[in-house]
Amino acid sequence: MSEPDAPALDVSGVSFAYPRRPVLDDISFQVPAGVFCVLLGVNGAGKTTLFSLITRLFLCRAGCIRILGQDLARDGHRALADLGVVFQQLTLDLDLSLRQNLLYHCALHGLDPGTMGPRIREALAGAGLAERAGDKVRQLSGGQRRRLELARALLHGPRLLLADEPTVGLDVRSRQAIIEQVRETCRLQGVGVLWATHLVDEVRPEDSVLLLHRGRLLYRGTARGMLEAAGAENVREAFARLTGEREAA
Ligand SMILES: Nc1ncnc2c1ncn2[C@@H]1O[C@H](COP(=O)(O)OP(=O)(O)OP(=O)(O)O)[C@@H](O)[C@H]1O
Repeated sequence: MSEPDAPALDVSGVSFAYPRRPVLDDISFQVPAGVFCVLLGVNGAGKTTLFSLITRLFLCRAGCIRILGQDLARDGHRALADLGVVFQQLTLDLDLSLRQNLLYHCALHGLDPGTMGPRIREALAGAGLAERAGDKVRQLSGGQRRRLELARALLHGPRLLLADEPTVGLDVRSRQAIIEQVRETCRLQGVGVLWATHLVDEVRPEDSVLLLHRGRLLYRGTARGMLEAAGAENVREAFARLTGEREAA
């Protein structure tokens, strides 16, 4: 059973290696309910590998991952029921309508599609796509597709949302609209969010930040605290000082 007072996500002592390539080194952090946590790292830092462990695409052999107190290794099925995910690559069916894509997701989660009409309408309205319910996903813009994916990821009422660079390739306005949509969900519904990005302008001072670099967590705390720790004026400068690299984007 999930523990209501447990953090949405608890990662403890997790390490991982591909054959002959260590990628994650003793990673520990928590994402409490209702907290927007940015996983900040450049290409190759290990963000997607960490997500693959949390979603159980890969088995976690070193360390422990808990979702709402449920151990992924022992109680994976129930733990994953509390999880919503937006992967880096689009996973919508382009030839189905928006509504059909959402109905399919409900069926995968064991929800009765017959009773899901109101929730689907609400989700589409929240994503600003109410008028497009019957259109094929192929007819949507990149930003609209991403908003639909986020709405779908939240449809079954997860307590933890993982988003792996969901704004890549979008213009600034679409990016801001999507982040706002997620921040609001986090605030209003108490969902814990782990948001992977390499874009420093997606970080706000009040956010929780995990700075992942070459498989190691170099910083864990508030964005404000990261600036103080690095003696930096902004996140870009803090990133550069803490990693020794010139730049995240
Ligand atoms: N299937 C794989 N086999 C071997 N090495 C891999 C595999 N997938 C990723 N890697 C390596 O693991 C490291 C971390 O990759 P990962 O994709 O987790 O990073 P990332 O932070 O998500 O990067 P990006 O922002 O580019 O997606 C990289 O050095 C990458 O080359």
